[in-house]
Amino acid sequence: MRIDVVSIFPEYLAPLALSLLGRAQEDGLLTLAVHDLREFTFDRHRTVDDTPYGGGAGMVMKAEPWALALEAVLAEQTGEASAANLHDGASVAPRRPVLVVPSPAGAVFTQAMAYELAEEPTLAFACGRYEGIDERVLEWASEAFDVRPVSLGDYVLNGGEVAVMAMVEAIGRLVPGVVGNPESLVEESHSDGLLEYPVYTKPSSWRGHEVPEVLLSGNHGKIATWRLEQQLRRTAARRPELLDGADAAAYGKAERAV
Ligand SMILES: O=C(OCc1ccccc1)c1cn[nH]c1
Repeated sequence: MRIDVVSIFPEYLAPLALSLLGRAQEDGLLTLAVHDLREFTFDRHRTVDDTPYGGGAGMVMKAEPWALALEAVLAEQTGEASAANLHDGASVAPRRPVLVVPSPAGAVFTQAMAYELAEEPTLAFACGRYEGIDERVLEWASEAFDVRPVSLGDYVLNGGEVAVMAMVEAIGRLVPGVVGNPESLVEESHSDGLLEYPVYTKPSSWRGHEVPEVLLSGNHGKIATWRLEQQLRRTAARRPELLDGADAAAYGKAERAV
């Protein structure tokens, strides 16, 4: 998968080149290209923002630098994609590459969305700052891109970079080969619509706190049942809204566990 990120703070994305995602880049599983929006300005002050029409506090990101940056991203992605197509000789239907725009006004990012986006051959991310990007950029971009406004949650950040870090990690780890043991991707929170059960490791007695007996019993049936019960209890206590979607999966698991 090729990932392009456009930001006025490209150095913000540097940590993505480390650890898990770093090795995936070395292994050629992930390509990460970060673009500085200011490279697409041509005035002396490299201006990327201006005052909002209609008044109001703050500044809005200008459209033209974004259009030039996104055209450059498209050229690089298309170049790579068409090279891939030439190699495979495949005659693929023209797909619009996905452009994710982190925004408090977006659809909420979920594990399901992470799985869906992990299937894409390329992803582009537009990091907004200030009060946001001129809306006409999203309109204009939707001809060449499948534009996806996405929110991490109901809070406001100063810019999209932190949201992109979180999404690239959530998506990147699902790309086949990136995580050593795919098994570790199955038993995790939200993969079955329930929160994860509590985990413990040595020593079994620690500062007067004991590991639940069942986990030391070696009875895998009872352990699986206990874990599912813990998932249901935690989800009911902390995220009750998840239960309506998950009960089918949960009861399905319960059937298999007992
Ligand atoms: O603040 C966010 O995105 C950055 C952003 C984008 C546009 C203008 C200001 C800030 C955000 C909050 N939840 N999910 C994303």
